Amino acid sequence: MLETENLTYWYTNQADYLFQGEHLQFEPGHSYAIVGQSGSGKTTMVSLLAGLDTPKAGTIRIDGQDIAQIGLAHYRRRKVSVVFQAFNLFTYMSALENLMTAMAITKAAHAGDQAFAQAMLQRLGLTDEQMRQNVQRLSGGQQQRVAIARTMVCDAPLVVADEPTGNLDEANTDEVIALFNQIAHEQGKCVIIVTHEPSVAAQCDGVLRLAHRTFTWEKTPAPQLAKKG
Ligand SMILES: Nc1ncnc2c1ncn2[C@@H]1O[C@H](COP(=O)(O)OP(=O)(O)OP(=O)(O)O)[C@@H](O)[C@H]1O
Repeated sequence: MLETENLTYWYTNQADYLFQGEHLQFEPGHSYAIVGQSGSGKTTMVSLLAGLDTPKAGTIRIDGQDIAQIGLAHYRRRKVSVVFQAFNLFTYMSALENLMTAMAITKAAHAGDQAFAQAMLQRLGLTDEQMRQNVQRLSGGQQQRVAIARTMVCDAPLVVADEPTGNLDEANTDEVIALFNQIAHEQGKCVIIVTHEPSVAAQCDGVLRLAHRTFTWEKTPAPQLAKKG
């Protein structure tokens, strides 16, 4: 489980808090959307949860362990997979090489297992030829599927995505969200997605709205969806 206690953040050049004293809990086996107006602090929150930035006050714990004590570099490598709007793949590599590299860097259980990576990309709709060509030759929707496949072949229990459908059309958006839900429901990971799109939020198990410097649950996941482990 991922939880925050008294989480507080402000940017030093800003007069006020972005949020203050937040207690939030995110369970494995669920997908969550974080929504709210532009500039409200959604990206800042997921940057903190992903260990890309440090809070001004408060604690973030994963399975009871303070991520600051785990060490942010170790936490980012082993506990979190991040999916960005701009995909952030290695652009000089193929899809297959991207997955193999991610598994090696994160010391995943399947590191070195090319058949496993191939099977995952196949499952996500890439042909043999597509997975072996430079990723820049793939469409936006295909590149985002590669970025998602990367989170599926790595062992990190937390998947954080910032506007992952921002560059995609409606059909690709629906497919990508369905994949995120599979990651949560079938792999038992905790998936947290920042989105502006109500249709994306509607498909997530939980919805957290940031408004007036406070997070409020609009929808909480049904407990029976949670998987152990
Ligand atoms: N590095 C920074 N330094 C100073 N202020 C920042 C920095 N990054 C963001 N901000 C400010 O903090 C506030 C929250 O930004 P953040 O990007 O977290 O919001 P957001 O809800 O994700 O916005 P959007 O939906 O537009 O992506 C904004 O007012 C933004 O201008």
